[in-house]
Amino acid sequence: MNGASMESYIKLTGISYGYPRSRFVLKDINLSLNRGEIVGITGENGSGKTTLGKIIMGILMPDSGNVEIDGVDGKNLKLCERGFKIGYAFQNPDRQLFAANVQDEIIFPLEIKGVDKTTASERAAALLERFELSHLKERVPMRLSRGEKQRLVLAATLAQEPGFLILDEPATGLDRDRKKALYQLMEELAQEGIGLAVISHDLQFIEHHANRIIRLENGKVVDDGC
Ligand SMILES: Nc1ncnc2c1ncn2[C@@H]1O[C@H](COP(=O)(O)OP(=O)(O)OP(=O)(O)O)[C@@H](O)[C@H]1O
Repeated sequence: MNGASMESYIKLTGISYGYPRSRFVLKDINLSLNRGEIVGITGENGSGKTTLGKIIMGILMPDSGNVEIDGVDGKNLKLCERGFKIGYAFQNPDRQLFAANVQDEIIFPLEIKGVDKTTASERAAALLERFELSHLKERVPMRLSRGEKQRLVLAATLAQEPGFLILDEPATGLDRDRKKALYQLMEELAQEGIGLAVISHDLQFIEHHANRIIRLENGKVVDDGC
C-alpha cells in the first residue's frame, strides 16, 4: 500500500445521533477513516451501520459532534459536494439507477457536474470497459441483472473520482466469481489511494479483505482493530 495515501479522509469526532420517535442512538463515535485503507464495518442487525453511513454522507445530521471530510468541516459542504467526495453504493442498486441507458447512467451526472461531453463519454467508455459492461451500454439499467446493476452503480460512483467509497453489503447476490472480482477491485482501488468502508454482516468476507474491522453494538464502536 502506498504510505502517502494512508491519510485521514473522514474524521468523526464525538458523533451522537438519535432518530425522532426511536430509542436507537449512535453514541459518541470517534473515528478516522483513511485513504488507501479497506475498513470493514460490522455488527448485528440494528447496531447502527447504515445510520453511521448516512451520517458520513450528510443524509442525516448528527445531534452533536463533527464530521470532517478531506480537511473540510462537513457543515461547509453541500450534500452534492459531499457526494462527489464520498461515493455510496446502497445495498439495493435499484435505488441509484435513473438513466434511460447504461452509458448515460455515467455520463449524465458528469455533465451535471460540468464535465464536457467528450471527456464524460471517454470516462464512461473506460469505466464500462473496466466493469465489463461495454456490451450493455445501450441497455435500460433497470433491466440488467443484479450483479450488472451493482457494477454499473460502482462505475457511475467512481466516475465522480471520489476519495472514499462506502459499500453497503456489496457481496449480496453475487456469485463466487463476481465476489472474487469485487475483492480484486476493492484492493485495486485501495492501491490507487481511495479509501473504502464496507458495511457487511459477512464476517468471512470482512476478515479476508479488510485491513481494519470496526464493530458496532447498540450504536457504539466496541472494536476497532485488525
Ligand atoms: N428512519 C428511522 N426512524 C427510526 N428508527 C430508525 C430509522 N432508521 C433506522 N432506525 C433504527 O435505528 C437502528 C439502527 O438502524 P441501522 O439501519 O443503522 O442498523 P444496521 O446496523 O444498518 O442494521 P442492518 O444490519 O439490519 O442493516 C435500528 O433499531 C432501526 O430500527
